[in-house]
Amino acid sequence: MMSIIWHTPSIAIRIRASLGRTSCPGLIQLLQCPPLRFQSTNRDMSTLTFPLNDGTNVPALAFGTGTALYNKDAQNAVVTAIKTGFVHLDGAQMYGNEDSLGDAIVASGKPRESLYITTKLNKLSKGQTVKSTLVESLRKLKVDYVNLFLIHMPNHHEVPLTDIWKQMEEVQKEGLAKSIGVSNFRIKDFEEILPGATVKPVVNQIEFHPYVFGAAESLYEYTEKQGIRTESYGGLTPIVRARGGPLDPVLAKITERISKTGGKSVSEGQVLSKWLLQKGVVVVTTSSKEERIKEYLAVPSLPDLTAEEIAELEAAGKKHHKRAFCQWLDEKN
Ligand SMILES: NC(=O)C1=CN([C@@H]2O[C@H](COP(=O)(O)OP(=O)(O)OC[C@H]3O[C@@H](n4cnc5c(N)ncnc54)[C@H](O)[C@@H]3O)[C@@H](O)[C@H]2O)C=CC1
Ligand SMILES: O=CCc1c[nH]c2ccccc12
Repeated sequence: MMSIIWHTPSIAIRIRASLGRTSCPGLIQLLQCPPLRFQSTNRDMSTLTFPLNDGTNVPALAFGTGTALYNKDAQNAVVTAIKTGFVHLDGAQMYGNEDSLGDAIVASGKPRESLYITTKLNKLSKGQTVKSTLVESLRKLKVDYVNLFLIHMPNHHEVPLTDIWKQMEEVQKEGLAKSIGVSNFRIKDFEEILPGATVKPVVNQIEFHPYVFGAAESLYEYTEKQGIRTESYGGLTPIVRARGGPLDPVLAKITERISKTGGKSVSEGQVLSKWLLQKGVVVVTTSSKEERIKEYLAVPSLPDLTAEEIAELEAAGKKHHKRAFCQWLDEKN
């Protein structure tokens, strides 16, 4: 049974939680009362979900089909991920493999409603519509709706961002996407779309780990205040792309403490992912190895990091900056 401890419990959050899925996202947004951060003591790894500002829930662990699977056939890796327990699949038009993601969905034999499928809008050229690209994605994915549709990047379109967001709202209204959100948005990108928006983005998917925390904290706080949840990618960067930094000894110490507390060995990657979950951040990660996939799925059931450990991780992360993707997110807002 999951127990959620809100940092600032509010009636609005409780009303929203009790409403669950609704066909009236506008009502839910009126009730939205940030912050979204919470700690979870969930022991059932497969069902940890976070609420979104439109009344839906997002599975907190997602299996990604970009990076290692970029422009590659993702079917085997995704089937393994689904069979091992992932329900949230993160795709994108840009990854060039939506077709094989769709093949995996079919091959898994899982009912559509048991899966949470995200895809992302690629560069929109003049003459294209959001709907036409999404319809093409749905054809490749072999589903008739996605759970979450994101604008992948704010800054590579030939159509104004405000027009794109309006079109995102329309595809949601038509039921082609249950929820709509964004990725790689800065505060200034939100300031461009929010004044004319009828529907708020539910998430901003960004690179998020301790080595970008100094740069990303204000964006994280801003979106949290807006009721927009952060999804992380590149969360394992400190151990896979930036070894030898100030985080290494802190991670080693926390990993040892959690291994002792829980009575079984945990990895540094699991500790990094646990930090993300405790900040209310959805973790988007990937691997084609079953052992690693199991390791990811076990993160919700690990003992929590203490407040002191979280502070130590963040302080060490702020001593070094490493961004692997989307450098515009380092611009001052
Ligand atoms: N919205 C966006 O612009 C972006 C979204 N993404 C999404 O996020 C997903 C995950 O992104 P990543 O950066 O790959 O995630 P990540 O930072 O979690 O790294 C995953 C990689 O780390 C490796 N790994 C895991 N544990 C390891 C260990 N102990 N030692 C060595 N290697 C280890 C895995 O094999 C895998 O290749 C992508 O597939 C994509 O779906 C990724 C980049 C940009
Ligand atoms: O979604 C990820 C987009 C992205 C940005 N840079 C790279 C490099 C390699 C794979 C994907 C991406």
